[in-house]
This record gives sequence, C-alpha cells and structure tokens, in this order.
Amino acid sequence: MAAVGIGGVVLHSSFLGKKLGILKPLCLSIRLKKQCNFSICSSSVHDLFVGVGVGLPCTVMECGDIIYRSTLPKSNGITVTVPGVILALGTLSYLWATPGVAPGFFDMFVLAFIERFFRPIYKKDDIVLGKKLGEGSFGSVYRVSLARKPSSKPADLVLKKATEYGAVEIWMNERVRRACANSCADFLYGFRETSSKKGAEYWLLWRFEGEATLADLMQSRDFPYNVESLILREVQDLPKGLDRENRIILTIMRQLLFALDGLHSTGIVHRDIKPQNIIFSEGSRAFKIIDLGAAADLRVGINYIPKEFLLDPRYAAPEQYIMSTQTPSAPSAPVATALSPVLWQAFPGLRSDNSLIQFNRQLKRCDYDLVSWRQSVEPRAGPELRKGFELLDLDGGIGWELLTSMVRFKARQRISAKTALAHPYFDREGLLALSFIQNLKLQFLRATQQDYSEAANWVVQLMAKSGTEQDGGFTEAQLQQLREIEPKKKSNAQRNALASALRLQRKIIKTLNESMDDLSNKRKSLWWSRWIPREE
Ligand SMILES: Nc1ncnc2c1ncn2[C@@H]1O[C@H](COP(=O)(O)OP(=O)(O)OP(=O)(O)O)[C@@H](O)[C@H]1O
Repeated sequence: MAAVGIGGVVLHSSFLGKKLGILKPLCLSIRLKKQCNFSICSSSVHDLFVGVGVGLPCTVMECGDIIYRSTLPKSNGITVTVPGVILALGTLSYLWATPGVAPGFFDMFVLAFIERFFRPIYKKDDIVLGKKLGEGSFGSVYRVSLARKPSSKPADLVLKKATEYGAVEIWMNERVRRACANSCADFLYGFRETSSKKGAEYWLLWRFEGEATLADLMQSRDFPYNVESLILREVQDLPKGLDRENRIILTIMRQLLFALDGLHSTGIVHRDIKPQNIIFSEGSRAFKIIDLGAAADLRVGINYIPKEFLLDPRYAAPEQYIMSTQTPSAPSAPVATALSPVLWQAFPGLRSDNSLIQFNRQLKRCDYDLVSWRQSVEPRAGPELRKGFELLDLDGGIGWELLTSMVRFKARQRISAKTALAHPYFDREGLLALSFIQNLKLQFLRATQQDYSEAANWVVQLMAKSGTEQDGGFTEAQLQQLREIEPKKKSNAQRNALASALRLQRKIIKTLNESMDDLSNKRKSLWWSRWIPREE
C-alpha cells in the first residue's frame, strides 16, 4: 500500500482516506502539493499510526488515488506504533547496554560454535613438557614444545594444567580471543584431560609471549628503564630523570588500560590485576594480561558469584575483604582498576609484599582516602616515597589527580579504564606513537568520556587571559561569577524517579543473582563447560 511522506513521517494512505471522510477544520493541517489541502483533528491524532515504508511524494503520485484506495481494507503489513517503538528501543538498549547481554549470547551460541570448525586442535600426545614456569594453588604452568611440528603450528608454547577452575579459564580465554585478542596472551586451545591419575584436569595452551612479567621487571633496580629498552628494542643514550621515567610509566599504563578496557568492553572483569599477571609480549612489544581464572563474564554470568574468592588480598579492592562469600555481589564498575597500577610503579617502596601489606594497613587507617594517606606519610617520607610524589606532581599534579580518581573506597566512584584513558595525564607522548586504531579509539573516548565541566573551566580561563576592558573581555568580578556558576540540580521529581528506577534495577539484579546462586547450588555442574573438548 502506498504511503504519503510528510517530512520524516510516513502516513498510510488508508488512514488518510479514512480521515478524509471526517474532515474537520483546524488542528493539524497537511498540505499535499497544491491539489489537496486537508485537515485532521487533533482528537484523531492519538490513533494515528505510522507506516513503515517509503512514501511517494505528491510530485509523483496522484492524490486522487488516496480517496480511492482509502476504501480498501487495512494493510496487514507491519505497522509501528509509538508505544511499540519505545518498547522495542527500550528492549534493544537493555540488551545492548554494558555488559551487552545480546552480543554475549550471539558470541556464545553462534561465534563460538563456528570457531570450533576452524581452530587448530592439540592433543596430549602432541605436547612435550619443558621447564616449569609457575605453580599456583589451581595448577602448574610449563613451557612446552610440540612433538611433531607442522609448520602452521607455533613451537614455543605455554601449558597450564589446571584444576576445576581451568574450565572457567578456557571459557574466558576463548571469549577474549574472539572479542579482544590483543588484550591477553595469545590463547590457542583448551581441553579436558581425564587420563591422568590425579583425575580430570583442564589443559590450556598459549603461545609463549616472553620471559618477564611486569612484577619481574619491577624487581630490577633498573626499572623502569629496563621496560624502555624492551619496548623500543634498544637502550636509549639519554640522561636518566623524572621526566623520562614518567614517559615510560605513562606508556606502560596506557598499554595496560587499553588491554583492560578491551576486556571490560566485552563484559569480562579480570578481578586479579596485579604485576604478576601482566606479561611483556616480546612479539607485540606490549604488556598483555594473563591468568583469567578468577575473571567473571558479566554477559552470561559465568563465575559471577564464585563460592571461593580467588583474589589476591595484596591488590584487591577493599570491598573484597569485607564481603561475605555468601553475599550475592552487585556488579561493581570495573574493579580491576581498583588498586591502581600507578601506585606500584610510582612508588618503588610498594614493590615488595611487606610494604604493600603495610601500605594497605595505612590506607585502611585513613579510611581509604589517598589524600589523607599522603598527608600522614609525606612529612616523614623517605627518598623513595618522596620521588614517587614528585613524579606524580609533574605537569601540575596530573598523575596524582589520575591516581586519586582510581583509588577510591567506593567502587562506583572509581573511574573505569575507559575514563582513565581519556584523562589528560595521557595527553603527553609515550615511548611509542599510537597505532591508527588506538588513536581513533582514544579520540572517541575523549569525545564521549570527557567531563565537560573541565571544558567550561578552560573556556573561563581562556577568557580571563584575554579579557581586558579594551578587548571587551570580562571583569574579574564577572569571571568570578562565571566560575561560581553551579550546575543546575535536577528537579526533585526527576531525581526521585531516577532513584526509584535505580532501586528497581538493583532489586532485579539482586533477585537474579540470588536465583543464579540457588541454581548453581542445586546443580554444581558447570553447564557451559559441556562445550569444552574432552580427551579421554
Ligand atoms: N603466555 C605466556 N607466555 C609466557 N609466560 C607465561 C604465559 N602465561 C603464563 N606464563 C608464565 O607462567 C606463570 C604462571 O602463569 P599464571 O599466573 O597464569 O598461572 P597460575 O597457576 O594462575 O599462577 P599463580 O597462581 O601464581 O597466579 C606466569 O607468572 C608467567 O611467568
């Protein structure tokens, strides 16, 4: 059925025809070219429906047709009503909002399935064990090679033989490989191995990324210059100093935040970010994240409410200590930026376990307020701590400002990896120029994450600098007034509605969490792990 276009709206001709019979003066007057000029009463506007389709303008359509066609029965085609559109938009935005439930299901049931046909498969017999790289409570890690080495398969690999948490780690690594491969170590394959005497084990294979984790590099007296030579692949013959160190730390931080943001954007929260879980990839000359065994996938709820916390108390955010393992946890903003990596890098004293534990105690005593902590320790600070503060105070204290916005007691007040990347601290150049994609991403983040009150301040300052009487600028009093303008508070009704909506949202999430908790209690099996390949 033809439709008539009016501006952006398209009206079905059947509707128009019907209404032509009850022409009443006034209200919405629609002038269709010169031949037809008719009115529609506002009382009828509410049952106006909007047709989907391309409308023919009067220039190519004889308007007489409208009256003739209007006697035809109503179209059975899809029509879109305003409430319908609102409902559909609401549903879509819910499904696509962070962490992205809809893309999560697409990934799980479509992409993961298709990927299975194309990925290379490894078997236990293909693997020759080499040196042990690490042993944790949940598994052992070895450097391995392949027994037979087809040229298409990489030779230098890392194998983790893991306990039950290996299943989660396989899931997370596969998700990451599909969504943000550069954020984490290059994962190749994972399977369940049941022939061992110890019982079932999960075997996970990665490409060998490099010899050193950030923790190893930070132990060296030469840190951060040792990282500079790794990233640039040469030793710089430049004088050492705060400025150079700041550039290196900024580069590490930026790489880390890009990797973290990649994880968060796909709905995965690592929950165990620490220098030991950040590996330097010699191939990519960048830091990558490892050990996703404690991660949670917020999109499909995997590992979302773990029964046992796998977190490292040296680095975990304060709420992790105080939360009972039985309490269903609300999804907090990316917790991973909790105890900011800036801390470990700026203050060499915090690089040993004992001083880190001591720092945690001091911070707790200051109610997790970093500014009070600084006030309490700075007067009697040793040279190392002093150097850390100096480094953070460079460029008007922009590093300190970033640090304080990352280390906050309340999870919701901590800035996310995305917002941190848009922080002016990263305006400075690092060691390497950003890639085209990183640059684009950064520009986009800046445009979307920026706090615009800063921009307003900047305009005020600019005006103050050029504002003389002669140039028609502002007087000091006027500028003061401008500075004092406070953002308008939302009206009470609006705030109340927002608060109720948030309360409702929290209630729904809590109920969902509780039911998930119940479900996982009843059926201890990891339902999604049925997709993990098995080797008997
Ligand atoms: N892809 C990789 N390339 C090179 N080395 C790796 C890789 N993955 C892990 N390693 C090395 O293996 C060590 C242990 O890895 P990982 O942290 O994943 O194991 P884990 O069993 O969880 O150990 P922990 O319990 O101590 O955290 C790392 O510290 C790192 O040195």
